[in-house]
Amino acid sequence: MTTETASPLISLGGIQKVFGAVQALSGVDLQIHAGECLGLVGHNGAGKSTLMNILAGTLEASEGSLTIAGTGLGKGYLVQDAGRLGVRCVFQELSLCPNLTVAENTRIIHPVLKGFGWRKRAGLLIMKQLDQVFPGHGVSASDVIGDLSISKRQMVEIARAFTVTDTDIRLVILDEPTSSLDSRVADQLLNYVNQVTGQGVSVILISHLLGEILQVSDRIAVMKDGRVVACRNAADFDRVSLVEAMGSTVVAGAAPRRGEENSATIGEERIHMRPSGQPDDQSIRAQAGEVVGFAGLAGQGQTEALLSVFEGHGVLPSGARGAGCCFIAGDRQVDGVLPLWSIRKNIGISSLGRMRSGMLIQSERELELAEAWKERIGIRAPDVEAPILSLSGGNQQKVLFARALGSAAEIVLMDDPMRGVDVGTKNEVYTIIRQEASQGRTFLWYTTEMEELDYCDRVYVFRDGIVSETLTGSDITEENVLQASFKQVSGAA
Ligand SMILES: Nc1ncnc2c1ncn2[C@@H]1O[C@H](COP(=O)(O)OP(=O)(O)OP(=O)(O)O)[C@@H](O)[C@H]1O
Repeated sequence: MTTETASPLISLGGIQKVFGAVQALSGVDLQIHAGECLGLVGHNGAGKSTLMNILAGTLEASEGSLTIAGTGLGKGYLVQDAGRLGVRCVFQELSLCPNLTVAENTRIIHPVLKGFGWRKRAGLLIMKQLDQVFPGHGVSASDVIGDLSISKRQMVEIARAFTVTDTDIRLVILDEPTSSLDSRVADQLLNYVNQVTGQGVSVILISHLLGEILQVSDRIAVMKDGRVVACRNAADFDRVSLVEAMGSTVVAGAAPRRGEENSATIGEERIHMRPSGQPDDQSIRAQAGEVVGFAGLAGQGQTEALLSVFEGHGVLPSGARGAGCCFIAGDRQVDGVLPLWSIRKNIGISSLGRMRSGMLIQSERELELAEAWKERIGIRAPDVEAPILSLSGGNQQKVLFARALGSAAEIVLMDDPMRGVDVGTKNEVYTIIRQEASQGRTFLWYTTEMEELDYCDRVYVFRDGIVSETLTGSDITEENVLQASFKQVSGAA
């Protein structure tokens, strides 16, 4: 529903935000109407999360005005005020307490759930919401968050944002909510967004998956370098005009797909592994020069298979000849970023062997490596000595790519690594992956994005911890992957 003429629910005017020498926002004007889904897109570091943090009361604007439901909010607007006004935010870096249960995490944002039986009531509240948003979610109220997969954590955090006790919700901000969800679960969320906006709740959806932005938004705002550079009805955009408005110079689909590169580069076998419990003769194989995809619904054993290769299982002697394996984590908060270190040190950590001189690390070599990758992969930062946490989420993810690709590892393991990476950079990374493969590297790539399978020479679809189907060449289609995702392998436990 678009309500251009009605007075807006939320109005942001001339918002500026400065972090030290970085001007993250340079005068943003934006309005959100009741009951609309506003898509918010822009390159990594454009300022989307910073703007949303200001709206959610977790950051204070350096300049500018904010009005919510007719209330003008000045300095001292805090997250508690946002909560009182019905504004909820699901942040990109998930914020649930890992040592508490699903029910206990729900109680944190609902202080009214107190007294005898609060845990049970919090559990019922979140379970009802999970059932509504993600039918068949497989989460229980007593699950400890730290024991859940990243996609289940993301589901809990999203569902929690829509739970209501004493205060109605006016706006839910979803900052890259589908980045760890497989396409089936992502669709469930998009359907739910349609449903709640129909009931008058507004949603701001930030995503680098332009298909879902176009599918669900009423209006789309495009940010570039700290400003909103376009804001129009979604129907006035298509994929190409959105990419152009974002200022991306990379043509989508420019990276060579499988079969387009020289197949003569395929070399010796490096990985040969049978998942434990595999009832038939399928096994995971990867040769030098190959990009091998792992697909299927989220949490079906793909990450575990990558970790087992990382620990050396299935790696043949030829694979271990060089510097072995490196791993690009999708869950960068838990497994990737070294939070107290600079960008330079975060990139250099996997290449220390090559940069050593005697007992010491040559810091100028580390600097050279970091500078070269900052340039090659477009990390937006004033310089490589900046702390990694000063980077936007997508730029942190680029650092993890730089760390792995800048190392000498012959086998690169990627655990749904494109989380939060913008569309221009993704195409650059796809090109780099194919280039590196043609020079003999082996990639094992778990992805929840169907189109990324186009860059794979062979795809193993996972179901219940084993390979349900091996797809090659023209058989790698969305339909075949989906069918195999639900296939029961005969003889499987
Ligand atoms: N705490 C901070 N300290 C210093 N700079 C910061 C901080 N937080 C954000 N920035 C900078 O502000 C700019 C905007 O970052 P922001 O996270 O808002 O971008 P984004 O559009 O959400 O990007 P992404 O798509 O990668 O999530 C970036 O240049 C980032 O490095």
